[in-house]
Amino acid sequence: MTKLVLVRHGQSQWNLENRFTGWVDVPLTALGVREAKKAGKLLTKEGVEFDIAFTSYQQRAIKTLWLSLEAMEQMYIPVTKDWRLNERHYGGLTGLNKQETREKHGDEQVHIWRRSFDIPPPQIDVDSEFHPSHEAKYAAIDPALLPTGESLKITTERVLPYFEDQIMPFIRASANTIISAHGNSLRALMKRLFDVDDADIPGFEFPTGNPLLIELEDGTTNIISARYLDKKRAKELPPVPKKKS
Ligand SMILES: O=C(O)[C@H](O)COP(=O)(O)O
Repeated sequence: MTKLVLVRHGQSQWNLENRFTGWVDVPLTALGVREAKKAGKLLTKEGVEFDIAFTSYQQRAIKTLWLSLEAMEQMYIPVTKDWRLNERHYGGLTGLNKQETREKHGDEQVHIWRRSFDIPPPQIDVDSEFHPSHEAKYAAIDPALLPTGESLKITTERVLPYFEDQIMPFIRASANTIISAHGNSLRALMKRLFDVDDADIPGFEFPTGNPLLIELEDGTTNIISARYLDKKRAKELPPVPKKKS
């Protein structure tokens, strides 16, 4: 049996301030730090020994991974960071307060921007301080690939090829794997692993800093079991799909 853990970063400063965050590199709050450490303690209780870790280019996910691995005394494992595990890019909404945006554009429009599968937010202006081309860490990436406002569908189209090419070879080789990422990049992975329809996937929420432990049949992505380790803060999971073969 192979173990795959998906963990959303602990609470970030802009989760706390209720602002559209996306690619902005905000830090964890004190609560977020506690959630990340607790994630590590919960994983220790389960006795999971990881072989490899993956995370995004964003400090809230990186630090959540570090703090969890530290709590597990497993900081020695290889960690790969890749921008394709970043949060969905929130385009022109980046930095805005979610409640104020509802008051300005209406609940329905904001719900469409946040929870439709394929409707992207307005694109971010190149002059915005939040445009990814202004960040040194993205300088080596082909500018044509850098997102400027993504729907969940577009996010899925960058996360899943990365998952198949770079992560699946390890899972196929039965490596216990932890992926520390973001609400929407993890939704993309949940969609693939649980085989969730386009219309249903936006309805699933990842709680912050709460590891989702998925047990897989060796060499496959057939799910044997899946559960959040912090039961009190667990959210609903999609049904486990039938085994493929
Ligand atoms: O980027 C953000 O603002 C959050 O991490 C996820 O936002 P959402 O809950 O609106 O998808």
